[in-house]
Amino acid sequence: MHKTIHTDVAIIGAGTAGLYALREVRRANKPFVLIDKGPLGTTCARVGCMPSKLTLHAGAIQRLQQNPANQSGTVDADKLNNTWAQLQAQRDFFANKASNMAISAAQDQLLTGTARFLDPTTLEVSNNGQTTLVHAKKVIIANGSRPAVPGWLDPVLKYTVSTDELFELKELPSSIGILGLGAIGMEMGLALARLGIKVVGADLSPAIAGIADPQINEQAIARFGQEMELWLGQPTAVSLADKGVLLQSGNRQARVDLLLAALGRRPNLDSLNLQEAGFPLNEKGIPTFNPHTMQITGLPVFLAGDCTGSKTLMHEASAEGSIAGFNAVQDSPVCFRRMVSLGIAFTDPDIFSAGASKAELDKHNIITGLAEGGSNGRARILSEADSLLHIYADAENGTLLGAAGMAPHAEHLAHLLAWAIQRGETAVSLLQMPFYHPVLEEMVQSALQDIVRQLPHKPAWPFGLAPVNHH
Ligand SMILES: Cc1cc2nc3c(=O)[nH]c(=O)nc-3n(C[C@H](O)[C@H](O)[C@H](O)COP(=O)(O)OP(=O)(O)OC[C@H]3O[C@@H](n4cnc5c(N)ncnc54)[C@H](O)[C@@H]3O)c2cc1C
Ligand SMILES: NC(=O)c1ccc[n+]([C@@H]2O[C@H](COP(=O)([O-])OP(=O)(O)OC[C@H]3O[C@@H](n4cnc5c(N)ncnc54)[C@H](O)[C@@H]3O)[C@@H](O)[C@H]2O)c1
Repeated sequence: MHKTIHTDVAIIGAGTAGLYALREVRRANKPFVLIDKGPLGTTCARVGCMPSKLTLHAGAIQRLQQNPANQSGTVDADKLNNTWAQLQAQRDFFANKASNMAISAAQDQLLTGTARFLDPTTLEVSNNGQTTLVHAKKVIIANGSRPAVPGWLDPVLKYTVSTDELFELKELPSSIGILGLGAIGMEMGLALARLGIKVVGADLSPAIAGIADPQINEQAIARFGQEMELWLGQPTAVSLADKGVLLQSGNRQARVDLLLAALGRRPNLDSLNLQEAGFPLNEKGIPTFNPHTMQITGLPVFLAGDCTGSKTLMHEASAEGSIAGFNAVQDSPVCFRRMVSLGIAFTDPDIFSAGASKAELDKHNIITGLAEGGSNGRARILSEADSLLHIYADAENGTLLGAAGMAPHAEHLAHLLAWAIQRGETAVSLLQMPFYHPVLEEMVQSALQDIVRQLPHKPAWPFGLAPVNHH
């Protein structure tokens, strides 16, 4: 027999997007149900942002402590597994916190089970043979994404993990192959290499970490290729080897104990029975929706987070969850402005992009401002002379459009530049801000000056100055 629930808002997914949506629904005091199949704790805290950054931090400490006399490449397995166990305990703190947040926010409106649509406002939620029917006035789909593990990995599946399993391993291997060198492949590859594990990374693309600017990509490959093998721009074949996997690409080959599939993530929408339930889907199986309201075209249903298949980042999931949750309790949805793009890979030195990428801009209408670490005093002191910054600006008026770079702690430069781009700053206006010395921010100053020098109409006064009565 079915249990039936009637409510105002049903939220599918208690991840980041679902919890931000729930906050808005609770603020409006509307009846709701929060559905999750489990485990609770969010992708970000359990198997995403937090454990990956914890591993990077452990790797950074290990690198600092490395005894230069011990260059044999041998790993102290006990020490490594002890570090790994500590890191997992820290991860559990974050995951438990997120899980408790879901439980305390939803209380007895938390429904454990797997949801699928029968029609756009009716859900069937199954849990161990028990079924609950949920009739909701509005539905928010926030059911996340999962790692892509393509069929051609089947022969080596026994030795393959995704990030869903990696952080649950009891022991780390001595060597690991990483297929896919996007943000996950590069962060985890470098973190594990710094912990003393032999890492072979391979990507079909000639770019690492999704870098769209060829010069920055070249610089990043030269830097990170010193820490892990990078096989780029060619397919890699996998086959079973003695207690592990054989990787082959062109004339290179390597045997590794374990393989990490870091080949991108797929939206979980395919498990929701959307087509049969009458949703309008595009060729990728994603419902057409308005990114400013998060509403699916013509339906009282909203999307939020990784399940949208675009900009699969924590801060986008939280913004989309808030928009979806807010609009689910309005009579008519409000169109919200979206933030400029911001992406940071914590590779140390970090790789970032803010605003439009080079690939998205028309090269005839932009000026690129360049700053090199070799000309920045602080970067040289930090032995980071290979740092590189590009700022892209409108060729006519110097309005900042995008930026990309590799630099130590570039998470901070990335924020400054994303904020400036979103505020509509120009190279001239941003130069009027104070710049200390000697700091990495002087690379921003140099790149901005480089833009101003290339502008068709340059200000008459010195860089960074404007007369008191000038607007
Ligand atoms: C290794 C890694 C590192 C990352 N690092 C960063 C980073 O440094 N910075 C950053 O901004 N982003 C990072 N991300 C991305 C970030 O983690 C995600 O964008 C974010 O967690 C997505 O949140 P979400 O709410 O959309 O999905 P999730 O948190 O995955 O939530 C989805 C929920 O839906 C539930 N669910 C799924 N299907 C159903 C169903 N049919 N019925 C009921 N419940 C269901 C799941 O159980 C889950 O709880 C990283 C991701 C990974 C994998
Ligand atoms: N610091 C961060 O913000 C951070 C860190 C990790 C993950 N993330 C998020 O998680 C998402 C997923 O990360 P990801 O790195 O798995 O995905 P991704 O899409 O960024 O990278 C996947 C990589 O796999 C490569 N690839 C595809 N098919 C291949 C094949 N057959 N052989 C070899 N390589 C192949 C692609 O060229 C690409 O470089 C990211 O898009 C990002 O949004 C963010």
